[in-house]
Amino acid sequence: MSVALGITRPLPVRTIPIGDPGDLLSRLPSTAPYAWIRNGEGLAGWGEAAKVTVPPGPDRFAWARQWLNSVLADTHATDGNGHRHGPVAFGTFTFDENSPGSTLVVPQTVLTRRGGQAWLTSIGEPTLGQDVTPITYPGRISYGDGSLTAPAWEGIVARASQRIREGELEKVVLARDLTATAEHPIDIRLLLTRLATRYPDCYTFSVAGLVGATPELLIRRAGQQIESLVLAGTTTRGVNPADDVARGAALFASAKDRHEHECAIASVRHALTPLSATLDVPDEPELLVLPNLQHLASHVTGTLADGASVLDVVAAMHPTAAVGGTPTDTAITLIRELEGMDRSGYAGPVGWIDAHGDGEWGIALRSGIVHGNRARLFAGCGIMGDSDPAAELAEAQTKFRVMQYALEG
Ligand SMILES: C=C(O[C@H]1C=CC=C(C(=O)O)[C@@H]1O)C(=O)O
Repeated sequence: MSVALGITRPLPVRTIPIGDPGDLLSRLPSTAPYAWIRNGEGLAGWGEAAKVTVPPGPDRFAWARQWLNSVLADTHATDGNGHRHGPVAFGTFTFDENSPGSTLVVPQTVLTRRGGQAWLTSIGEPTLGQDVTPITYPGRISYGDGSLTAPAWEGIVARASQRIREGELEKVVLARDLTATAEHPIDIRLLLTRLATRYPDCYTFSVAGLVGATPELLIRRAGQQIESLVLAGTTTRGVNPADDVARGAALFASAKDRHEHECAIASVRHALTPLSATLDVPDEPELLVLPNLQHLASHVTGTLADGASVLDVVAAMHPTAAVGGTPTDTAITLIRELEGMDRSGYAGPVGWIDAHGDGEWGIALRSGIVHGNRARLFAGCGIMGDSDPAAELAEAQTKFRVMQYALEG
């Protein structure tokens, strides 16, 4: 199942400091680019030294951890300045543990920029600047419904709200998909460049065909320190500054959105408490203002109690109630029953891990799966007992626009 392309273990890894590489995305080849970028910093990778498809099932994170241990073992190093180096694996896990497609990849070359410094990590010979062809454009894009039409999706929102009012559960996040077909093959680097430019504060990612710009940080681990940005509760941007502020204030005062956010916070607290020596969860959310939307946001920080890797923490947290619901199991059952689609990597964990167990994983929102000249786009909303189906549909449409912009400019 695992492929290590002609490379013996331990991996012959070398990290060297380099001068300013410029825009990390401009170094990517068109084939299988890997990226995790925020505000110009992060990682860009290419080539595949090792790659694996993780078998679906409840043990998938444990399986992934074992695979990573065997591939990344004995390959890490720290330089004299305290920076940790070595190979990294990028990963995408499907939302539903029973869905196929979770993938881990150790790129052959990774360009890292952190704190204004840059490094090149390579397994075998470095390939900086090779195979970098000009970005190509996809031409006209046409859209189609995915598993459900818009009215049918409003119908399942109404049914879910009803089930919540009847007491079966407290919250569920329902998503829908759209298909996009382009005239020409879709160059993932174009999407990444547009996303990173328009949404610099989001995490722009590309892993095994899953591409997007998510505002939601599931977990970052740096040594024993962990942090998470929990999002749930949404409104649009205003048409002018006064309207913007009024909408933000209304979101903050909305009992429905505050409850939706509380569910997400409770799930994160529940998952992190057993793993943490300290955990700081704010009493009140803040407003996160993005170019297209405003969210209720809580920045959670803590210290790990023992040596849990970032993937162990991901395993404990996924799915939070920002993408599943409350209670989790009931919500997942309802999602399977009502959505009529496989979410694939959408709303699943996406990110990277190094040999020290450090890394950053987001929740794959505002994203799509790109293959050739087609893409499948996803967007979802937290549904409560008093949700208005038309308002939830409008919110989902606004969330789709992130990837529609990436495709169309
Ligand atoms: C499920 C999505 O967003 C989640 C994250 C932030 C706000 C959300 C909301 O207000 O519904 C969702 O919980 C999505 O973007 O597809």
